[in-house]
Amino acid sequence: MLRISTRSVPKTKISITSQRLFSSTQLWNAEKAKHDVVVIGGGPGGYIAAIKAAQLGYNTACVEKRGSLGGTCLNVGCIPSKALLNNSHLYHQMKHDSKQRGIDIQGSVDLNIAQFQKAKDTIVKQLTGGIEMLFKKNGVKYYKGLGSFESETEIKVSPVEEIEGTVKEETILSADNIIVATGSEVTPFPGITIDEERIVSSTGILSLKEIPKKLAIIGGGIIGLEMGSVYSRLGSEVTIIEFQPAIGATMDQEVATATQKFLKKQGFQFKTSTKVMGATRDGDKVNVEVEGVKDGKKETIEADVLLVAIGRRPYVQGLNAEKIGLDVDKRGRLVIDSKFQTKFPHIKVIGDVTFGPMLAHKAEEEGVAAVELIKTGHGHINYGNIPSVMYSHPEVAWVGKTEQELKNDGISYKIGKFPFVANSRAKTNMDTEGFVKILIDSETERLLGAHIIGPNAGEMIAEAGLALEYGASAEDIARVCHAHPTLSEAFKEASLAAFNKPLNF
Ligand SMILES: Cc1cc2nc3c(=O)[nH]c(=O)nc-3n(C[C@H](O)[C@H](O)[C@H](O)COP(=O)(O)OP(=O)(O)OC[C@H]3O[C@@H](n4cnc5c(N)ncnc54)[C@H](O)[C@@H]3O)c2cc1C
Ligand SMILES: NC(=O)c1ccc[n+]([C@@H]2O[C@H](COP(=O)([O-])OP(=O)(O)OC[C@H]3O[C@@H](n4cnc5c(N)ncnc54)[C@H](O)[C@@H]3O)[C@@H](O)[C@H]2O)c1
Repeated sequence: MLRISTRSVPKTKISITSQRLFSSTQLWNAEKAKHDVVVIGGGPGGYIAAIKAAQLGYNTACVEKRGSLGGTCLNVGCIPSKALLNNSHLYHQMKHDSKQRGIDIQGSVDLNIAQFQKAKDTIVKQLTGGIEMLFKKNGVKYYKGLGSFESETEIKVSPVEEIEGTVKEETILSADNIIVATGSEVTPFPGITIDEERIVSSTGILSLKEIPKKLAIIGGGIIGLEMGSVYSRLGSEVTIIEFQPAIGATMDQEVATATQKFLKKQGFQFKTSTKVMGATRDGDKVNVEVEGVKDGKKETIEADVLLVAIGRRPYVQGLNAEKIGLDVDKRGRLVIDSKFQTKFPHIKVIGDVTFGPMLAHKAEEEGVAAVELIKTGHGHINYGNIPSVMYSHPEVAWVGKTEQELKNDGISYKIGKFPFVANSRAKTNMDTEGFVKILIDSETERLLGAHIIGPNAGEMIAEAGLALEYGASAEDIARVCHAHPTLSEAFKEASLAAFNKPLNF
């Protein structure tokens, strides 16, 4: 076992120890490895924390066991799913939406699934490789291996055979500060075996080799609806099986209803208030047994592929957190206080493995704040202002409070709404589905929440985030000059509608 422990040992002693243990190259490595901060996990939370720590002058290391950086998000999450969403949208438009725009396509528009997948894989490779370059540029030491707690101040890095460039032997790193960012994994459905071929998770669905004629999806959350969108555009008959009476998990209810309506128009079938009793593979088919929550009606749904997307759970396997007694709650999350601290102030936890929404940008913000806390004792995140985006078409995006939350909190509010059908840019684009809905405080007229279904909603929600952060009122937003013709004029008009009258509707 290689032991690199420079924290509490005086400098002169280090080189004596080092000379005894290392060859000349190893000695160079050992002396470089004076880690003020060790980050476990190289996802959006971990890699951003590592870069920020290095930028603030800390000698930083990041331990990642996957073989590539970027975590779930870049390897099997946000990035590959958005590549498939974008290209399936393009394909669908060329096939079904070009004629009315005056574009005649000679011959057929065909899907080359191998190239479709390759395009996605290339983007993933470029972006994950990009992080490795950023590590080099910022001087972050990257250890490819499994990180686990050896003690409160020591992390053991163990080789992972399958990955190229893994550490050659078990290595102990000591650190003044440790940031755990080990992320999350797919929540399994009890009794249903994922084979990533016919019964797939969010990982398997990203790499199907053929388009299923029938795709059944358990879970009408973000993954179910995004991946359902991809395959529906490519020709699959998509059935969403959702336990709750509505889809869209945490969306504003009015928006969730509108979302279900437009997806239905695109061909989705919905079985809400439906319980899955089990699913079995029968050759190239999957039989999904379901039962109505209210009426107990039993049914078998036959599919070529079944996607299980009922959520994600924190991932701490192999971390050996129990060795130092880190607290874990009932849902498997590592317990922290408002400063990301565990019971050991120098061990912080960020991202999916702890509290809060499981979103890449939330993990990133926490990475920065945690490092700033180490440096200055201050670091802040406004958890009331974390945007969510569903990358369907039209997109659905929201930030701040939903109507149901305001009602529950007893806050008096006013609504401003503006439909894209009255927005000139949406008209020119022949893409007018959806609306902007903003919620403001009845008395102060401050923005409380924004909910958008429409083209580019995911980009537009940033304006709402900024307004929310600076405590803007609806009038403040409406008095800002918005370029014409742009989709964001719909946001201005919804703000006008909230306290006065829209001008274009
Ligand atoms: C299909 C899909 C689509 C998604 N789309 C979006 C989206 O569009 N927008 C969005 O905001 N979010 C999206 N998400 C969620 C997003 O991926 C996560 O919220 C985000 O990746 C969390 O970042 P993280 O750093 O906390 O954890 P992760 O990204 O999970 O990274 C943790 C890393 O730690 C490594 N690790 C774990 N344990 C150890 C250990 N002991 N030693 C060394 N390394 C270890 C893992 O290998 C992993 O690479 C999506 C998720 C999925 C599954
Ligand atoms: N665009 C994005 O930001 C994006 C995209 C994909 C994933 N993600 C993140 O990944 C995480 C996981 O996504 P997800 O879609 O798996 O989870 P989710 O929590 O968004 O949705 C899961 C859905 O499954 C339903 N469900 C749970 N148990 C069920 C059961 N037994 N039978 C039928 N339905 C059941 C839930 O009611 C819910 O609607 C989310 O936290 C999400 O934030 C984000």
